[in-house]
Amino acid sequence: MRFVWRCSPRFCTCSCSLSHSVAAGFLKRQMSPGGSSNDTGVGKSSIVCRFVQDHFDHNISPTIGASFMTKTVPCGNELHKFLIWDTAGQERFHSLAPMYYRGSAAAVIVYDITKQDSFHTLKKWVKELKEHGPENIVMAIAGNKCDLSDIREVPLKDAKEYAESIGAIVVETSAKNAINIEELFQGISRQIPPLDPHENGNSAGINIGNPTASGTRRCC
Ligand SMILES: Nc1nc2c(ncn2[C@@H]2O[C@H](COP(=O)(O)OP(=O)(O)OP(=O)(O)O)[C@@H](O)[C@H]2O)c(=O)[nH]1
Repeated sequence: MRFVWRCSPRFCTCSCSLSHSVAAGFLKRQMSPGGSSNDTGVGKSSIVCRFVQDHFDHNISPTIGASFMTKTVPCGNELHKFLIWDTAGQERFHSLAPMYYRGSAAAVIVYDITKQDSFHTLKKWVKELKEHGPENIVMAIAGNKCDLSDIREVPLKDAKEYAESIGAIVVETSAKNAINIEELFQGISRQIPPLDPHENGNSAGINIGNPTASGTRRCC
């Protein structure tokens, strides 16, 4: 299960329309989570929902196919726009995942700290990303539901060791209690190199004075 994001000319147009002002830099990113059978219910949509809307829904529905949301956040002197694909965890949607991670700048691979199986599945996703994903994709591992640490099955130490072995960011999150969600995205943001302005067709930035959050489709 994962989120990915990428630079996309399609989004240059949207982003340019946000601003006529001049500021420092401006990154455009698109991101998507993916999944397989042990991905379902780990909290991918809830993480996106918490990040974009600062909202948590106990009765959130399983994702069908994928949903897309955006959020723009200040980062130093820049505004970073996250374009987020939240893909379904159900096995029947697995084959759609490459559509979302190809050309993406980063992926967030989510497991549930209370389910050892979901940690095994995470490793399969990492393997797939390494074999078929973009060469320099930034990978972040999110051990979600850390509010349930009393019934944890995956020790943080295991996640840290694994993340270190593959050069990924790792953080334990709770979409429910808003723990480490911002930190997760900030960590990813720091690891993605700035876009070449010629690459995205937009040399102007966005005024940092008015960051916005928007969802193109509600996740909850
Ligand atoms: N306790 C706790 N429950 C959570 C957390 N995040 C999500 N949940 C719950 O876990 C269930 C599944 O959450 P989703 O966000 O739909 O999981 P998902 O990985 O997107 O699932 P799919 O769309 O099927 O792939 C829901 O009942 C959420 O309320 C969390 O941080 N803590």
